[in-house]
Amino acid sequence: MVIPLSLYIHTPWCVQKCPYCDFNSHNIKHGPDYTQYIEHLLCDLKQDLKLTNGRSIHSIFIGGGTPSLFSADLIAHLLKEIQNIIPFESDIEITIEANPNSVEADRFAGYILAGVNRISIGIQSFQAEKLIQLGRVHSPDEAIKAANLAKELKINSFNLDLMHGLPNQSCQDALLDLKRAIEINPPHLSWYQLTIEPNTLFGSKPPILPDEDCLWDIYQQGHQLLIENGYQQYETSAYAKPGYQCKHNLNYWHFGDYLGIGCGAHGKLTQPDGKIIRTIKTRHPKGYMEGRYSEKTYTVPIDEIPFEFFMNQFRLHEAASKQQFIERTNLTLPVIEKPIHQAIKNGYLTEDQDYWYLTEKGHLFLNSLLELFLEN
Ligand SMILES: C[S@@+](CC[C@H](N)C(=O)[O-])C[C@H]1O[C@@H](n2cnc3c(N)ncnc32)[C@H](O)[C@@H]1O
Ligand SMILES: C[S@@+](CC[C@H](N)C(=O)[O-])C[C@H]1O[C@@H](n2cnc3c(N)ncnc32)[C@H](O)[C@@H]1O
Ligand code: SF4
Repeated sequence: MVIPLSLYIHTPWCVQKCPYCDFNSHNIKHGPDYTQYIEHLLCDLKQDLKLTNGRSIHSIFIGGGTPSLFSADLIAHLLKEIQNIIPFESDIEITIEANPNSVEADRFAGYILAGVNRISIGIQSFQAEKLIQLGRVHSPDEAIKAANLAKELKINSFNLDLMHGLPNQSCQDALLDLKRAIEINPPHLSWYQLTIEPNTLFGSKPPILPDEDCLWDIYQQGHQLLIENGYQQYETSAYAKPGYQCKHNLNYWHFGDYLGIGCGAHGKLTQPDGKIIRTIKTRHPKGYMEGRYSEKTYTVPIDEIPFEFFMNQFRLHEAASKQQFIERTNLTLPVIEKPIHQAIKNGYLTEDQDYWYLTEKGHLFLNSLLELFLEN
């Protein structure tokens, strides 16, 4: 069985850093040279090619930062050159993340001509006051226009990113945001609960967030609303209409392989001898643009592989295939007999001949369950 190979491309710039965000992104005021960056991405890819062993690309995710700061011509050039370096599978999914500012939304049609077939728009909220608190540089009107534009362009799929549990947000406000998103009817909706990350402005000056009861009500009622409107939850924060799950994310969570190019991107590449190589690229654009792409490359120790497999797999709301464990880890089932037995005894898992099933208790005590694979 050939392990699917995805490609993640990181673009490290944004118009303005949002106070909650700890993604690797830098303010554009330092005047990035986008054209030069694309050439570095291509060199970076060529250097990783030896790790791919002749496989084609299953999905591409151009993430950020704000990839929609790049013109459609540059994205077209990037995708064309990538295809000259490595072949694409015929039904490849190509996603670009976009901010809803009008200038960037104007580029959507050009991205589609360039080969992009999935656009992921960072809406966050439809309420002006919330967008200001979140330091966003777009208005609710721009958010609605960008989402409707993606819909009119009739691409394979588009996604809206929405956040909930925002500072001073009531349950009613959060549900109103979700209803507005559902009205647009995107095939895919990512609905994230705001987390306060240590290395951010919110981390150093935490805003007042809704209490636990309110967060629980938002989640319960929002989840119900999504289900009633035909969305299926396939990961904690990922909802999709049937057939519209994101192939790129699924490949990560199924412990597939991926190349990671660009600042701070990471990759996972299984080699013919069964070794799993991880790559980490230089985080800062300065070092990266001087041609120092690689920060670290290492082989995942064999005794950490089961933990890594299950950490990804158990994010998904589906049974875990035993056959896939064997194929993706190059290990045998007896290697994990002890932790699996313990997990079943603790009520975290059930199993049949072909699959393991996470129980409700397993969901609640996911960290304890995963720790069992580290003790092995
Ligand atoms: C790389 S960012 C999105 C790209 C794009 N620059 C944007 O902001 O529209 C991916 C998504 O992660 C979510 N996100 C970022 N920081 C978060 C946080 N601290 N808590 C919850 N969700 C977060 C946001 O919904 C964001 O759209
Ligand atoms: C969480 S998803 C964004 C979801 C988005 N809302 C959507 O459905 O389009 C972003 C994808 O990019 C990948 N990714 C983000 N940062 C990365 C990095 N530094 N290196 C490699 N992959 C990364 C994630 O693992 C994931 O598959
Ligand atoms: S949320 Fe998006 S726009 Fe805001 S800093 Fe993070 S990557 Fe940039």
